[in-house]
Amino acid sequence: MIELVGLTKRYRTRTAVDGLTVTVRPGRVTGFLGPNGSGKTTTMRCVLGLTRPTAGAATVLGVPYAQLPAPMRAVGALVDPRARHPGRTAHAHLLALAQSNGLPRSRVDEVVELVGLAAVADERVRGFSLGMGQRLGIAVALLGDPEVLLFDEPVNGLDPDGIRWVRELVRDLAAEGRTVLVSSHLMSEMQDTADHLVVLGRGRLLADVPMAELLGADAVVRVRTPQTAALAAALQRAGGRVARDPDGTLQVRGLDAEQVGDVAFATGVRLHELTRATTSLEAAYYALTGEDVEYRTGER
Ligand SMILES: Nc1ncnc2c1ncn2[C@@H]1O[C@H](COP(=O)(O)OP(=O)(O)OP(=O)(O)O)[C@@H](O)[C@H]1O
Repeated sequence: MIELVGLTKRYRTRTAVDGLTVTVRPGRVTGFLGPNGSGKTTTMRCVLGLTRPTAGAATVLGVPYAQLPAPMRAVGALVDPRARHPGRTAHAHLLALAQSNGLPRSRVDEVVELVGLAAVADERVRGFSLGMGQRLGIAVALLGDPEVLLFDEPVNGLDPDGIRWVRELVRDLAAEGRTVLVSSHLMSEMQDTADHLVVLGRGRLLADVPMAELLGADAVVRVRTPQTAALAAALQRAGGRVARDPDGTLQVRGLDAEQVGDVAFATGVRLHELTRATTSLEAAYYALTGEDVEYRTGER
């Protein structure tokens, strides 16, 4: 569990994180979203004791990071994958970390295998591609077999196979009961990975919601019938909000597809189409963050 209470970080001229209160719970993947500069990395750095909050607190498993008796066994993080010695091999990098953190040597081979770097473990990190570097960063995060994991943009630089691998990994880690916080700019990827979302805008909390709730909030059922007026009236009586497209299709909000079908049946109306139009996370995200983008590209 990660708890943020009134977490605030001010730099000289700007407030990167502004009174953030959130609990990131175990057993599910929590997606961490927000436009560039909204404070995600700063928040993660505060959780990891790398940045000192100006006010408020961040705790991991009930204590500030600095008070964890064996930090690597409690928290694993991929925050800055470039932070490593380029002249070392992947294996040597991991071994040095394992030794300085009292972790068994055997764990190095385990994580190397787990992240798919076995074939290149004895090569120098200097020559690693972005994707290999990400895998090594993930290996570091997993080294202490921690209960809490923070991944900042873990799929950055990965090919589609790598992206799928990260998705399955984070889902497995959460299914094992761990706390998993993942930031990403790839909305479709996040939609497939996260169970819950924490969304920031300009350092403030915009949403702390289950994915299903966010996507369901604006769900639309499309329905087409030759008896448009009769169906629209019946759907409104049943509590639906009904809009009519120029081609006669009805867009219904506030009722699910089953309810729309039942109303049509009860009204004796024939249907030619009944579709549940799912909202994409991307659409829901833009609706949420529209006002809070710090850097906006020019109008086109
Ligand atoms: N060391 C620093 N000194 C001054 N300002 C900083 C520092 N670190 C971050 N900031 C500022 O704080 C704000 C939040 O940055 P942060 O990197 O946490 O955002 P982010 O949500 O992770 O962004 P991105 O999606 O681009 O990675 C930004 O305006 C950034 O310029």
